[in-house]
This record gives sequence, structure tokens and C-alpha cells, in this order.
Amino acid sequence: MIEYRNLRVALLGAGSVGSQVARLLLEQGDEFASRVGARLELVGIAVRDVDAPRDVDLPRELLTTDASSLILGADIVVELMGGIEPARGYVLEALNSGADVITANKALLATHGPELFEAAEQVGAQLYYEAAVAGAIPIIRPLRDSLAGDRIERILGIVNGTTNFVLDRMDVHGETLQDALATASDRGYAEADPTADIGGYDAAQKAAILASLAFHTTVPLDRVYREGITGVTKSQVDAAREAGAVIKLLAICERMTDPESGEEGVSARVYPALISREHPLAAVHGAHNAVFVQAAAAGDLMFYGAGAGGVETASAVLGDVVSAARRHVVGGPGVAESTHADLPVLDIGRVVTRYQITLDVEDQPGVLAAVARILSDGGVSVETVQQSVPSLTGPVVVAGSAPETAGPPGGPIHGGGRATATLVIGTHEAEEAALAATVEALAASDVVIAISSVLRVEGS
Ligand SMILES: NC(=O)c1ccc[n+]([C@@H]2O[C@H](COP(=O)([O-])OP(=O)(O)OC[C@H]3O[C@@H](n4cnc5c(N)ncnc54)[C@H](O)[C@@H]3O)[C@@H](O)[C@H]2O)c1
Ligand SMILES: N[C@@H](CCO)C(=O)O
Ligand code: NA
Repeated sequence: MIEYRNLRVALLGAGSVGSQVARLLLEQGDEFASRVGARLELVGIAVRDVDAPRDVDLPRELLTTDASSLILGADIVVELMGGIEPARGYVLEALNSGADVITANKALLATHGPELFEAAEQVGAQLYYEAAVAGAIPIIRPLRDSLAGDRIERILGIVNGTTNFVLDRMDVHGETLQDALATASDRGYAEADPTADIGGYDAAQKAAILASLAFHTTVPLDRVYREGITGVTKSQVDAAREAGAVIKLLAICERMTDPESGEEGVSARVYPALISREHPLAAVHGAHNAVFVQAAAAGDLMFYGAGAGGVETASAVLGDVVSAARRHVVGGPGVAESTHADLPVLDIGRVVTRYQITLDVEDQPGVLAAVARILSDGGVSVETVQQSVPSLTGPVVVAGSAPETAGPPGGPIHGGGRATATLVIGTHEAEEAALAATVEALAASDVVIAISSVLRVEGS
């Protein structure tokens, strides 16, 4: 029998993910020892209450409420408490003591990443976070290592399981957003406060992490443009389906040229967008996640699987534990954060995208020409126009809530009660600022009765 040296692993938090990590470490000790070349000794688990009931039976002698003592003397610290404090303090304590840290904490990384990476670099410790984005799906390591020789151009990610589940239920089962969200919460996909999911905050944290990694640039969370799915209506979902498209909440990280300065920059943004049903991301159903990566040499790649779940996420955490442990065995410098490119993060107004605008107009001669003029005055070129059979309607009532951000997309903008026709306008690519201003101009026009939907179109 091989005599392995021990590596001391401290676990902070024994919730959905932490309890599974502890169970797997304890159950598969021999296997991990063979893979690593050292025994991963779980020396303790920091919990809030050692007597609290748990789904997974954990040895009582490993439980402690004294996280700081546990951290001292550990070789590897696994932070699975979530939240900013005290997680941030514990991660810093661990790194400053020279321990490698594994975390799944996207909120912490998106807000304090540079501070933590700096602390790690100071002492030559490692900070791994595969589970922080898209749960079990390997995406951090592929971006950092496998694609290190390529140039990432764009990432389109479905990185929040709850919102994908909700939009999918609205599409496939015709459920309301509220009913679908209640089911997502019952199934444990949603955050404790589901505003983090449906408001796009969780996806924005993941976008900040992905963009920083992909573009070798620090992308602060407050530079990620964010819209959630609260304004998405059943009629938008139905209309998308009829048009061969689907609405997905996308995290988009893009390398781009500032149209004004001509300088290279990056954009990170989260919003619900229309994508064609032919796009690989359209096939991502339920609470699954997928990250579609476009790289200069590799072309299009898609990473797909479970973006959440205790045992699924534990897989990603344990992969990081094994990587960190192997470095303890074989030595070497490990990985450092890469931010050398230091590209500017461009405002949403500079982003180039396409809009689909649905409007009710007066059914009179010259109206189409007037609408076309507003678009052309705004510098927006029209790709497609569809007009429904005119009908005599009462006051225009549009399902859904008002847009959460000032200006488009969203709907409705204003209403009335006249003979109307409905126009669905698909634009060519244009700068977001021009598109948004054009929608405002349409809303202000006398010939437009109401703008019932404005959605961005992505994925082509
Ligand atoms: N659950 C998932 O599907 C999933 C997926 C990806 C990433 N994550 C991330 O993994 C981390 C853990 O998530 P989770 O779902 O296991 O959360 P959880 O709420 O189930 O577990 C967190 C545990 O940490 C404990 N805790 C909190 N503060 C503590 C403290 N000061 N001292 C000791 N214990 C403390 C809590 O009591 C709880 O048991 C989070 O950062 C989360 O964002 C979770
Ligand atoms: N609430 C998150 C959990 C995983 O980060 C989601 O729905 O994707
Ligand atoms: Na992952």
C-alpha cells in the first residue's frame, strides 16, 4: 500500500454544495489519493450551528463554528458559505496564510475578485473558482487553459438556470412568469431572494467573471449592463415562437471596436434577447446552462450541462480541489490572474445589436412611410417589416410590466383606441444608442399608437 502524505482540506459551509463536497471527499478518499498523489484529509467543516439538521450525515467531530482556527494550518480551504462577508474575510485569511482557496462564490468574485487575486499572488497561493460560473459545466478552466492560445471574440451564455427555466416554461407550457418562478423556487434552482435571478444580477456577476477571464481585463460588476426578465410578456414569448425564435436571458461578453474612437474595447451585458430556434442556445431547456464561445481560431464551441444543483456543483469544486492538491504535490508556479490587456469596458450605448420593434400604428395611408422616415432619420436601417391584417380595436392593452430601465427595450410606450395595424420591424445592426433613440422617436410620433414590444436580436 502506498504511503501518501496528507494535504489538509478545510471546508467553510455545509449547505447544498458544501455537504456534497464533504460527502464525496470522505467517501472517495482512496480514489482521490491515487489521483492526486496525496491524501486529501478533510480536517474540519465550519458551520453556523453544529446541531442543525442536515440532508447529508456528516461526522460530528468535523463540525466547528470556529472558521478562523480551521483555516490556520489548512493547505486548501474550500469556501462554500456564499455571500460577501464573512466569506471575503475568511478567503483573505486563508490566502494570506498561504493556503490555496477554492470557491463557488460568484458574488464575492464579481465584487472583490481583484483584491483576492492580488492577495493570492502576494503569497503564491492559488484561487480556483470553476463552480462560480455555470455550476458543473467546465468553462473557467477551458477559458483559462484550453483556449489560452486563442483569441476569444464573443461569449453568449445562458448562465442562470432559474430564468432559463422560467422562460422555457412560458414558451413550452404557456405558464405565466410568476407561476414558473414559483416552480423554480420549489425545485431549489432560485436564489434565496429570486430577484437575484429574475433581475439578472446573478447572470451579471457571472458575465463579469467570464469577461474578465476571456479578455484578460478586469471587468467590474458595475460596468456590466443588466436587464432582467421581469418585463418579458407572454405575448412576446408567443410572438417569438410564431416567428421561429425564442427569448433567452443572455450574458454577452464581446470584444468590440468603439464606433467613435476606433479603439478596441469589451462589452459585458445581460438582457433577454430573441435568438433563432436554429441557434444551439435555443435547445437549452429547463434549468440547464450553456456557454457558447466564439474564438478566432477554434470557431464556435458550446459548453452545456447542469448550471446548478448541490452534487453537480460539487463536481466542479472537487475538480478544483484536485488541481490545487496536485500542485502541492508536484510544485510549480500555478496560475495567476491575467489582466494584461486592460481593455476599456464600453458603455451599452456603444454596443452594436439589432432590435425587433412591434408597434401599433394608425391604419392610414402614409403611415408606413412615416415610420420608415423616423427609422432612417435615426440612422437605423430596416431589414424586415411585417404588417398584420388591420383591425378595429378598443384601447390597446398590452400584457406585461413597464420596462425596468429608462428607454427601450420594453413596452408599451403609449396607448389609445383607434383603427390600427400592427407592424413588426426587424432592424439591421446599429449602435444601441441610435436604436434606443429611434424607439423614443417612434413612441413620440403621432402615427404610432403604442409600442408593444422591443427586443434585441442576438446570435447571428
Ligand atoms: N447551489 C448551487 O446550485 C450553486 C451553484 C453554483 C454556485 N453556488 C455557490 O456555492 C456557494 C454555496 O451555495 P449553496 O447553494 O451550498 O448555499 P447554501 O445556502 O445551501 O449553503 C451555505 C451554507 O453556508 C453556511 N454559512 C453561511 N455563513 C456561514 C458562516 N459565517 N459560518 C459557517 N457557515 C456559514 C450556511 O449556514 C449554509 O449551510 C454560494 O457561493 C453559491 O453562490 C451554488
Ligand atoms: N440561482 C442560480 C444558481 C446557480 O448559480 C441559477 O438559477 O442559476
Ligand atoms: Na463551471
